[in-house]
Amino acid sequence: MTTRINPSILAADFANFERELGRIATADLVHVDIMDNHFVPNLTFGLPMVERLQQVSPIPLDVHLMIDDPDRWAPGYAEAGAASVTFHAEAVADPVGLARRLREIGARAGIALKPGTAAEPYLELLPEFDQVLVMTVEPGFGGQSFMPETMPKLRRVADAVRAAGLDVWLQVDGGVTVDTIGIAAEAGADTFVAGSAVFRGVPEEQIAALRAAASSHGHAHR
Ligand SMILES: O=C(CO)[C@@H](O)[C@H](O)COP(=O)(O)O
Ligand SMILES: [Fe+2]
Repeated sequence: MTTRINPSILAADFANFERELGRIATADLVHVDIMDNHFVPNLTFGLPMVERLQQVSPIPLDVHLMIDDPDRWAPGYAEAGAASVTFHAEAVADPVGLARRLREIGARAGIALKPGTAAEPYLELLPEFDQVLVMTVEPGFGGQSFMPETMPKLRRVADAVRAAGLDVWLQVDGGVTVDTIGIAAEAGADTFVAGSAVFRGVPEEQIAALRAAASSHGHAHR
């Protein structure tokens, strides 16, 4: 199984993003949380910041849009060169249409599900996506506790991906630490977002520890 560790720069030093990106060069992608203070009650940054991060980052960008009206904004992030652009299922009327636009531009298309959002309506759409993000906290803030009650949903998505023979990455985001990452790996996740857990310590060491903890619990079938 491939394990991807995507540190979230939400937990980095906002005054030193270029330096912080250098500290996570051993990670797979850098997770960039875009919040608009409408879809979630918090505000981060937008497209101009991502365009600049794209220019200086040693690793590809994994953009997580926690915004209303992703139809309007998501393609711009793909055009900026983000490797993946993930929008929330709860915020979009035509997820397939938006995913196709993102793929046409050349980005991986992702769909995110809040903890209370069922996966079932989206399972038949899986071929349209490159990744599914199962939120393991309520979106909006870093530093929250992992919600194990989201694992049955992750397992159902993993089963559907496997049954359809698809190469769809399964991502978890929120409260991922060396103590919780194994639970998500065992339930079928292969891509792990971690903010506080990476930046609270020495990022390179934390990334290695998370990778090792995930790999030792990984799903046997994947
Ligand atoms: O999308 C979000 C929060 O809404 C995340 O990407 C957080 O940035 C994860 O932070 P930690 O829970 O790992 O501290
Ligand atoms: Fe995120």
